[in-house]
Amino acid sequence: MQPAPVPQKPPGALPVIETRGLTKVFRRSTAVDSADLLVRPGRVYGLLGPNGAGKSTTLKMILGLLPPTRGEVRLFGRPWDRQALSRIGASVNGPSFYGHLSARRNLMVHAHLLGLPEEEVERTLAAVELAGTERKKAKTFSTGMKGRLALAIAMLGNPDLLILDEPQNGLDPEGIAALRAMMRRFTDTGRTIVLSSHLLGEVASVADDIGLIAQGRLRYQGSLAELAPDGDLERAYFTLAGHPQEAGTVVS
Ligand SMILES: Nc1ncnc2c1ncn2[C@@H]1O[C@H](COP(=O)(O)OP(=O)(O)OP(=O)(O)O)[C@@H](O)[C@H]1O
Repeated sequence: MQPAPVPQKPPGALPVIETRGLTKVFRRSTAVDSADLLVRPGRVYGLLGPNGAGKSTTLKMILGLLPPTRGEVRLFGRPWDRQALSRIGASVNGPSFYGHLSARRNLMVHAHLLGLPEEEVERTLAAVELAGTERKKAKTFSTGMKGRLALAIAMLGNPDLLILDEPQNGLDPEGIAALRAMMRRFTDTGRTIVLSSHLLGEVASVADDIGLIAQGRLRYQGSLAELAPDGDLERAYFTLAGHPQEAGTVVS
């Protein structure tokens, strides 16, 4: 794949996430190797890569859940700081909630901690189609319902950035379609989503930009249109993920 000209950043549009040389070494194994990610505002950024490629580790470092071994994370145009996290909703460690509480009660706990009004809970419950599940405890939810609850918790308070690690996991086709629609509504208002996923068709239908990681290294970063001009994301994926030496276009 030929390197393409480096796109210029539009004036005034500071990157939402920018990492420079981001690296994570676990004992002697390098999980993420010098990743320079660039996530632009108002875009859906799909992070792709095989199992163990380093996607979750990257997302966790961006969220401050794991300290980088080396490198830098910038959020909303500034060096990483905890305050920026109040502008981010995330679901990266699998669904995490109080099993003995209903979806509404779970959201109330989070809303209370964030100082949000009760209406925000109702709005979010409706957005993920969990309204009317008041009698069920979260621990008895199906996998898909747990996924919706995790999404609802991430969406509470209208964050500027959503970071979702494999959000389609366990969702039925209706749930996946609803998630797709929700993501479109979310970015229509200028907000940004980063999602990791193994569902290439889903990523192709929602992502504007792609970051493809294999063996800890960013193989491609840029627009989906440029990566797969013929719409065949699977072919582009295997070309890059299957041949680690082949460098893709890296946007900086
Ligand atoms: N806490 C940890 N301690 C040691 N090694 C880890 C730890 N977390 C992740 N790793 C390793 O880092 C590498 C990257 O893992 P990571 O979970 O980031 O991959 P992934 O791309 O998210 O994979 P998947 O698609 O399977 O979720 C893997 O080799 C994994 O075993």
